Amino acid sequence: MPVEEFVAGWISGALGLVLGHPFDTVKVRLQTQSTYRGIIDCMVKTYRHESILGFFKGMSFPIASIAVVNSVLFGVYSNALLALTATSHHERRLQPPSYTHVFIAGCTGGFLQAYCLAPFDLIKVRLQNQTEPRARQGGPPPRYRGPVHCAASIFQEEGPRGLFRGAWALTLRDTPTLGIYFVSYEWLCRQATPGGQNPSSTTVLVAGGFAGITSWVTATPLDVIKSRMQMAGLEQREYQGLLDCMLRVPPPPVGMRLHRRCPQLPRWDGPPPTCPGRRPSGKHGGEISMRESQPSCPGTSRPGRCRWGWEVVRSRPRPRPDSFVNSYLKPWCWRHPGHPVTLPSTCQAANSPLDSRAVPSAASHPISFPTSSP
Ligand SMILES: CN(C)C(=N)NCCC[C@H](N)C(=O)O
Repeated sequence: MPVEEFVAGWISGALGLVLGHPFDTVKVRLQTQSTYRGIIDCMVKTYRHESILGFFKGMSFPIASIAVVNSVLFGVYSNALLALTATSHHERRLQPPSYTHVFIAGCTGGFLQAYCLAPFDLIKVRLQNQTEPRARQGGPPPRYRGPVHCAASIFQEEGPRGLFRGAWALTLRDTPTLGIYFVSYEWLCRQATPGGQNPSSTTVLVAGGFAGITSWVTATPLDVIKSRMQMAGLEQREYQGLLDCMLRVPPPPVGMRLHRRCPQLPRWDGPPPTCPGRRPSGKHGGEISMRESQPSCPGTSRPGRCRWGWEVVRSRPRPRPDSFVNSYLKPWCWRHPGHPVTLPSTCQAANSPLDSRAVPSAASHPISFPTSSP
């Protein structure tokens, strides 16, 4: 590939990224956090708490890597097509390849680019999920200080394989869907272009756009799984694999919404749990996920897999941020939200993506709860 094509691909890819990244951030947050009621709510909250910069978190690594990732994709696609059809790029105008060959070449390109993309995508997703404002005086610093610190922390805490967390889901997402992308693109170009001619710029633009839509519609279910698996290492929530992640019931939404939906849930109006050093509530109140060693959930056949959560629900008028005043805690069972909850006397905190540093490290700081519900 000539240098000019590489640079042109880099610049156009980077431009596309800058325009699309804010939407990507909203998408990633909605896929992995249960704090938001929808797209608009996520946009408003992100803007209010983090300003416009919140939408651009995690963008630098994708910009730096887009040229390499795209040249792997398009380079492998082109070479695979050459191997399958024995026709060069120029000859293909007169002898168009079959859609089967286009699909196989696209899948091959998608498969290999997914492996190059995996570590960059993981870092992007982790940074996009940091909801702390960048410059907040007195507030706790975010978990990761930037992409390099994020990569180094993952490497240290989760090992080199940690950098490829979610890579299988990403590969399964991109292999068939990039095949679909190239087939849709070819089909649209051929419909709009007389035989033997090159497609016009408008055709390329429109066909690229529609091929992108088609491929993303099919890619989205696995994209959700991929993002959740990528966040799992941070949340200390382990999935047993892709299927486990697909079948796991997502945590219910926090705050008033859940209570409105499940008013039969027992409410905790007692004093907040105590944790050495810090109040276990973040700036917005919200959810504190707790794990017990022996959770007891009536009607659960596999009690070990049942997770308990504690929800801080704010009553009106809104209390000061970081305050438990006028709030109450409500226990809920992630898997069985309708079941009565037996209050544990001691729980261990599991960091939640919403408020990952609200509770200091689980192992070192057990949290004590009062034992009876009022
Ligand atoms: C249709 N599909 C699945 C793709 N186009 N895949 C490649 C996308 C890579 C991009 N940086 C992203 O993950 O958003």
